Amino acid sequence: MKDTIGYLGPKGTFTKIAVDSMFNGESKKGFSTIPECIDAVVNDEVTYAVLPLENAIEGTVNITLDYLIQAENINIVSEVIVPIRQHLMVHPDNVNEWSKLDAIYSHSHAIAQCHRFIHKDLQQVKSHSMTSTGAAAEFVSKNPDQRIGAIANHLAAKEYGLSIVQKDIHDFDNNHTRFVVLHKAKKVLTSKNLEEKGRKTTVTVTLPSDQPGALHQVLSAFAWRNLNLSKIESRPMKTGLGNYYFLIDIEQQMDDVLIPNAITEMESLGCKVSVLGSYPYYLHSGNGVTLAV
Ligand SMILES: O=C(O)C(=O)Cc1ccccc1
Repeated sequence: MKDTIGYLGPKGTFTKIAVDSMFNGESKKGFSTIPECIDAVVNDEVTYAVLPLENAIEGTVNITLDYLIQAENINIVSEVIVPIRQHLMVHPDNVNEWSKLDAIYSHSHAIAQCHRFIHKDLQQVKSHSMTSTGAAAEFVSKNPDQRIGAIANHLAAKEYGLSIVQKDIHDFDNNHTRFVVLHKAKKVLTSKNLEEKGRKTTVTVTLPSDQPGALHQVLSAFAWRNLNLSKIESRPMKTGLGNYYFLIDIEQQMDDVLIPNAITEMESLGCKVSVLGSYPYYLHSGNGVTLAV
């Protein structure tokens, strides 16, 4: 049976750009929220789900991480990093009104990536959070009678017939987002389209409670094996203040010795460790302008 790819939709989202760079002929299905998309993989409605995990300016997309941790038997099987360019767009009827907008709509991460621009050029304009930048663009296209704009990418402008009135409004140039490909089976999904940049293994570690130096010992399990870490982040376990787990990215694929032994060492310290995936990562080659759809 043909694979189906679920993604944070509708069409015109950055996630759709990630999907199109990774997959070719498969059927693609947009979901309005990240939890719905993760549920779709859990319930076998789709084979893979592609979701944003981390942005270079705004940090982790918490909802993806939190649902991924809670969903059982869902693995990261691949990752694509996409350059992010944010534009301000309005309905063509409102092009001359763009500096007098009443409100702007976008995904909360996109709004956060454009804070300086909004503060400087759109002071007093209300920002409204939507489920995605694509959903915001669609909403603006359906409400030409309102003086509103969307922050989204150039494909969303094309998809929903909007006019870009301010280009590249993100605050920092080096704006990238990591999109993960999720799947039920533990496997490695390689891309036919993109050049592999390396391999990563992502683990979560829960420390034993009230043990001084536990995090130090966890880090030394990696350090003395010369395992390079590219991310370590603490997230609340949602069981009470002060209870955290750590998400750790190791810059190499799962092997037979080093990572398994580091895990055994952490477990012997009383930590709970689970492997979210060991997978290749890719860099989307385009600069956000030329993309196959
Ligand atoms: O809303 C979108 O287009 C998404 O795919 C989520 C997102 C939002 C902002 C930056 C990167 C991804």
